[in-house]
Amino acid sequence: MTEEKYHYFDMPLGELPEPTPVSARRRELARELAAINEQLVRLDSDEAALAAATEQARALRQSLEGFSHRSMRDILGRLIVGQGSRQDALDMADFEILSGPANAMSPPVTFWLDGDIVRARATFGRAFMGPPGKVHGGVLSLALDMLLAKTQDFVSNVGMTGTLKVRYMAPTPLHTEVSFEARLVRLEGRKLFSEARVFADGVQTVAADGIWISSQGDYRLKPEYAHLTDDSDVA
Ligand SMILES: CCCCCCCCCCCCCC(=O)SCCNC(=O)CCNC(=O)[C@H](O)C(C)(C)COP(=O)(O)OP(=O)(O)OC[C@H]1O[C@@H](n2cnc3c(N)ncnc32)[C@H](O)[C@@H]1OP(=O)(O)O
Repeated sequence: MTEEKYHYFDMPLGELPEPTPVSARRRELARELAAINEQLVRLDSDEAALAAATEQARALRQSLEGFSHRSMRDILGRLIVGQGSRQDALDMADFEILSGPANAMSPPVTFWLDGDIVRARATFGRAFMGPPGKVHGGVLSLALDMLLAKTQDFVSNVGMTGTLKVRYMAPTPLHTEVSFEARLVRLEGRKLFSEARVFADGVQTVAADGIWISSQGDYRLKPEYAHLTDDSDVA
């Protein structure tokens, strides 16, 4: 059986194929590291316990430094010409800062498409605190940047964030499931306009809108999303 090949422009942003055994282990390690970081916040332990834990962490870091890194240039090169392996596809999204399960910094935020809506959910712990007991606004902005970027799954191009406007309407609590939703509003040449909302405990806490700029010419809707025209109502 020949291995399935992955093409960069066919990959939904922030979504991942089934993990390879190596990816599953990377995720497992990253989740342990994230849990350690969460545990460390205001940890009320004595100095000796912290010194012992630091030695263990140092030994772990040194053992990992014995390995090199897979080349992003090579991975992207294969994916761009439709010759990416499953491991290549996984390596593109597994380490995304907020959504990658193999990134120890991520909660992680999970993204998916629900018809014409982009959705995400996450529970943010102590390490993501801004105001006491609340999620840092910058973290929510980052999540919204990724969420709105994913409205590019509806079009044939991928671009960069040009403008992101965020309105914080109410504090977003830690340790509570937060849900996100976004929709494509309209396309205008190389510009893609989208908007998003954030909810926690049934209350809208944030509203955002953004403009993405394509580097590959005008944005075009994929045929299966041709109904998302200017006057469509997908809210
Ligand atoms: C789920 C998810 C997650 C996963 C994520 C996966 C990764 C996905 C990738 C996402 C990564 C993660 C996200 C990130 O971190 S992306 C990183 C953050 N963004 C950047 O670094 C972008 C930096 N800026 C630039 O590179 C250039 O300024 C760009 C490319 C944006 C435009 O320079 P360019 O020379 O190409 O454009 P132009 O001057 O010919 O203008 C063309 C048209 O656009 C209009 N315009 C221009 N600028 C802006 C603006 N700022 N807002 C609104 N509109 C703007 C302009 O008026 C004109 O319109 P019109 O006059 O024709 O009507």
